[in-house]
Amino acid sequence: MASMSKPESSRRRAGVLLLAGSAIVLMGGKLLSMKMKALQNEQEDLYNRGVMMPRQKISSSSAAAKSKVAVNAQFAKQLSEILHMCVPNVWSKEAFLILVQTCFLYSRTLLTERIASLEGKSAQAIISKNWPSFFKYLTAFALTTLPAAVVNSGLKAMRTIISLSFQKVLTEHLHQAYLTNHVYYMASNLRGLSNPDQRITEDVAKFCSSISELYSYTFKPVLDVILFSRSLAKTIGYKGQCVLYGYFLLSSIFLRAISPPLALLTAEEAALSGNFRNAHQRIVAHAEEIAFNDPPGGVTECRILNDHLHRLIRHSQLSTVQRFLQQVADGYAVKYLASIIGLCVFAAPFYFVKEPDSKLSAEEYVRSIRLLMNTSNAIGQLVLIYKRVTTLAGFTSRVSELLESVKMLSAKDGKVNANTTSTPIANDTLLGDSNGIQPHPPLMVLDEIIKFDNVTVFAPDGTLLVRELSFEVLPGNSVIIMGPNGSGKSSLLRVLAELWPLQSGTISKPPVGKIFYLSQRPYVVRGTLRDQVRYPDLLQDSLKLPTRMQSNFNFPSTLSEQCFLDDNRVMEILEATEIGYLLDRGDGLNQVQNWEETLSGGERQRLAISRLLYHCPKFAVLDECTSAVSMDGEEKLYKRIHDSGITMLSIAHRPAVKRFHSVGLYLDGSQQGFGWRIEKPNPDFDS
Ligand SMILES: Nc1ncnc2c1ncn2[C@@H]1O[C@H](COP(=O)(O)OP(=O)(O)OP(=O)(O)O)[C@@H](O)[C@H]1O
Repeated sequence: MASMSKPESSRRRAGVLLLAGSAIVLMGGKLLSMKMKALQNEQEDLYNRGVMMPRQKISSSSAAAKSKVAVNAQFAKQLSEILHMCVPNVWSKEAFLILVQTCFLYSRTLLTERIASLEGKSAQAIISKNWPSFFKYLTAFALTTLPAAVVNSGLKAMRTIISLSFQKVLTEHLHQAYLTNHVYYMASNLRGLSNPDQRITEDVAKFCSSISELYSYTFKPVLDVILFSRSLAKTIGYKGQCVLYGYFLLSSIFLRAISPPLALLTAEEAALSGNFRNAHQRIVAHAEEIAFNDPPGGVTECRILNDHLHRLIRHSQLSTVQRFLQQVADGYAVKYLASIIGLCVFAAPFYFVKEPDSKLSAEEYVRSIRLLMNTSNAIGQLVLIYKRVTTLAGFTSRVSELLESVKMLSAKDGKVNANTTSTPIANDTLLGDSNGIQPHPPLMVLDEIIKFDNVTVFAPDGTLLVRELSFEVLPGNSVIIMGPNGSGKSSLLRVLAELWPLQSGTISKPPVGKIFYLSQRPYVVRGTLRDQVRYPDLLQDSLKLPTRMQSNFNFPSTLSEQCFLDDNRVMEILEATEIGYLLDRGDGLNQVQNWEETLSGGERQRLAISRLLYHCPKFAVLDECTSAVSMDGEEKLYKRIHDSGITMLSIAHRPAVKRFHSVGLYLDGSQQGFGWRIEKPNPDFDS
């Protein structure tokens, strides 16, 4: 050992360092994958114990989902479907934008080649002290850099423009499908699509940016390699280039083999961040209820939020370290080692050619080195494309899942085929076969009647609620539905409103516009007091709904027409429902407030009744819509509705409102018999 020469000992030291480094990297990787596994097991445990809602369960936690989020045939299919949506045909605006981007990319490669050539010529002119030539090439160089700067910035701008354009197309498509046929209701209440809001607002944007970048980062290096190879062949020949490409092929196989599951990591991170945001949204939505229970409500919510935060941070930290290790390997193999091999390939012909006068001009040297480095760079980018593709696969999977769910739910039209069986049907069956649309149900539109004929109602979990129910609501003959909690009263109305599918029997009802639904928790829109009463009419002009959706409503022709003609009527109605005093609080009908926060429960319900009176439909379906109103107020409101000639199908618990109805439907909540009976509730009422 003592006799070891200096170069030998430093070689040995380098070898030991290299081995130690590799061992640390390998151990670090192993440790991380163990931690990731532990994190996933912990999540599985939470789902199993019911601590986390099943719908929060991230898609990656099951083996089936894992195989879904990867670069495979399914990814290719999903991507091509989404791209077909983004670029519908070759004459579309999006196709034109891609063409412009392609021209920019092509110009950039040509400009790079030209700049390399001018640099070489300038260097040659300096060495040979040919100053006129030098100034000529310098001027040409300066002139070339101008379009180069424009093209470079243009490329970046086009990437963003394409991404925004795709986002617009996809999001508009999603909005249309999501807000048609109650898909938003089914997605969150029945099917359990996790965080649709995050998927629409964030994941779609990330997908679009990712796909637009991928195009630039793939097309440009491919073009560079093709065009530069031809020029490089003049100096280093095709053999040398083959060695270079061979190296990159091997290194890409190696890097792919040691790469962490990036697609899965991306999808998991998106899901965890969606859950975290969702937890915050719940606090905003239920601030008052939480505040009333605080303490310890605040502490409990804080723990829930921190729990989500910690899970997200832990996952992000682990995946960051995994990505860091991966980047070390990528950088070394693709950047530094590739440059070393590039230089060797470049030097090889001169090293092996024995003729002493074999020389390389400065022009050739500078040009070739520049092109070689650009080619190495381009191939390096191609090698690392897999990272972009796998990240894209993560977003593709989330967006595709969303598109599929929305398409499936909107295609089902909110209804399923009725049949005569009364066997309880499981959740999935209730929502229909995911692969196909079932035949249209016998849900008939008749002008003057609401009629249930032999209808059996199941809860989404398959529990039988009411069996073979038959009754009708004729104009002037209001019906009241009564019964204990959980007996299925609201469920009947959900089936009537087509929020839940009709499983069995026939329902007839008037067309949209002649029937109006009011629930126990009235919805207040963001807008003026006038908007609250007119809802949903105000949407027609202010938001420009897709024509397909507009046709479902009897909207007035223009908003301005209504604004001036109807204000007196709106004010009269507010007085009739005893909330006229709201007009004095601010700018009359034009006042804008955070209505959700400022109105009391009873006021919100009175506002909803004002809405009903404003629209004055033939039939009103009222689901405990006056439960927060005082007893005498409730009677007055029912009388007002009755006097307006509106026929009611109401659910109410207080006996005082019975007298405004001609027929009573009593649900007993029992699973033994049919679970319902008809009564005469108001023999004394003089309608
Ligand atoms: N989305 C759902 N998934 C599963 N079960 C549901 C769902 N919605 C309602 N149910 C169940 O269906 C049954 C009937 O509910 P429904 O809301 O129709 O009761 P209700 O008679 O209106 O009660 P209440 O008088 O308390 O309003 C209840 O047991 C309820 O828990």
